[in-house]
Amino acid sequence: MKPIALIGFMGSGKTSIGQLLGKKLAYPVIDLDEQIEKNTNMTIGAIFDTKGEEWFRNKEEEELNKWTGKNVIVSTGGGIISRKQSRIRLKQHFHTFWLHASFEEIMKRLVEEDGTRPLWQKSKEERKELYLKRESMYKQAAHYMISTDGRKKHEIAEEIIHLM
Ligand SMILES: Nc1ncnc2c1ncn2[C@@H]1O[C@H](COP(=O)(O)OP(=O)(O)O)[C@@H](O)[C@H]1O
Ligand SMILES: O=C(O)C1=C[C@@H](OP(=O)(O)O)[C@@H](O)[C@H](O)C1
Repeated sequence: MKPIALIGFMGSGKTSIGQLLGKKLAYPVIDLDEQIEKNTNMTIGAIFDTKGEEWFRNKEEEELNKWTGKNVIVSTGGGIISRKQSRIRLKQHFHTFWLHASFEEIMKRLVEEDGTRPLWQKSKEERKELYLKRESMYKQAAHYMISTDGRKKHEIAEEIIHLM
């Protein structure tokens, strides 16, 4: 079977839903951010500060490639769709679910953000600009879009299982 990939903006629920799906389906869950932190022995924040975003994107792409063809659920980072090659890979080699949340919903969810998401530490205008720029990229990479606003995490996980 192709691996499952969860994509979507920061705060869309990729990590939470990935964990739930892993329990419900008894599949291993791979969180790409966690893998990068483990392999580099650095936090995402430190990577952005000292190495820069491009360096991080290279690591992210390498990680995605590594899990291609494996029987796993992959929770990606919100920017995995930045590179065309990764969008193509997600479309061709994964069952890819786009967890969609409105910008307003994400603002509510990440209101007490702890500073671990460097690209969220920006003005509201810049956050919104990034959000809008990425919408079409998620669409290109995904097989299904799942609306998450106002919905319980269990219900979202069940919908994904149903679609599988
Ligand atoms: N469907 C949902 N309803 C309400 N809150 C949610 C939902 N999905 C995720 N969250 C909350 O939003 C925050 C970010 O979720 P997370 O799973 O870390 O997102 P991501 O991995 O996409 O950045 C967490 O506090 C989480 O509990
Ligand atoms: O949107 C992005 O570019 C990023 C999202 C983060 O993951 P989450 O979507 O899990 O917050 C993390 O990969 C990094 O901070 C960059």
